[in-house]
Amino acid sequence: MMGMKQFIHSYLSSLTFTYSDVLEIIILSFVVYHILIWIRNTRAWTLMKGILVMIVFIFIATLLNLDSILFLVSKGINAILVATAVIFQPELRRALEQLGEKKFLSSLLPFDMEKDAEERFSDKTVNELVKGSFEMGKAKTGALIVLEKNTKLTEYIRTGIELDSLVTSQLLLNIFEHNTPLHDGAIIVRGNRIISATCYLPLSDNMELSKELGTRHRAGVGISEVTDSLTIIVSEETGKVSIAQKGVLTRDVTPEELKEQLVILQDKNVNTKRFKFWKGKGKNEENINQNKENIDQ
Ligand SMILES: Nc1ncnc2c1ncn2[C@@H]1O[C@H](COP(=O)(O)OP(=O)(O)OP(=O)(O)O)[C@@H](O)[C@H]1O
Repeated sequence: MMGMKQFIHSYLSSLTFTYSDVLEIIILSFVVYHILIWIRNTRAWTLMKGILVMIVFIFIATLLNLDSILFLVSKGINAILVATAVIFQPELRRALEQLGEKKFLSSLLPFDMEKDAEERFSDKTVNELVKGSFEMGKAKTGALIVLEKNTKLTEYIRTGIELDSLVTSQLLLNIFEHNTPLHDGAIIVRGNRIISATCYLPLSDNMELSKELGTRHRAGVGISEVTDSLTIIVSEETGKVSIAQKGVLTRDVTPEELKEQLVILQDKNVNTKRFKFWKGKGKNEENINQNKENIDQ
């Protein structure tokens, strides 16, 4: 017991911590934390569970000296790594895009002086989107509305018909009206304007999505897996309104819940935090309070 204590004492006293060690620990903790969050929020979570099963299997094989199996595993590991990179190419691409995003960098730098533009879209657009979505729901008109965030949706915009119109509930109802030229596919909204209609979106292959959901919902989830956009999906069959964000589908939301998500997407909070420090209570803060009141009503 004494020997053990001495060993621990001499080991600890031989450890010398420098500033660079502390810095390394902080950076590595940050990186590992973000990798874990990324795994949790993507299909990589399912892969992770598969890898854990494989690790347990390899451990058992090692204990039982199953040499042939261990030989095959050691030879196949490179192929598995390459296959993983290919399978998770969209998620890896998205993760790298996020690294370069303005918002990610500014979250690391608390005193980012960069002047951001005004909110992403106006309160009027929020209200029109909510009104339009639920009116379409009532009329059982199917709709797919993608709201662009930081990742540009240019490659999906190109698949559709170019528009440049202010978002209004009447226009939404008109576009998605059955048997009209623009009703098929998705519309893409940038700021306060609808910039493209009849866009083709990537379909999600998430096995956990309910089997009763068709391609409209899969397309809505698909685009949210590979970009940071938010999709509003109105079901033609049930009239229910759903939201897809970061690959997660929230079904059958209420107007208040949709509005809450859109207010978050407006991004007023970020601006307020950044400027409040030296500008005091600004216009944005008043807008947030007004929005909260609107939601409460
Ligand atoms: N990849 C895609 N990109 C954009 N829109 C799509 C795509 N796939 C399907 N859609 C749209 O979804 C419509 C078909 O919806 P479908 O009935 O299969 O979906 P659903 O999820 O069951 O929705 P609903 O509840 O409205 O029936 C198509 O007419 C088209 O407008």
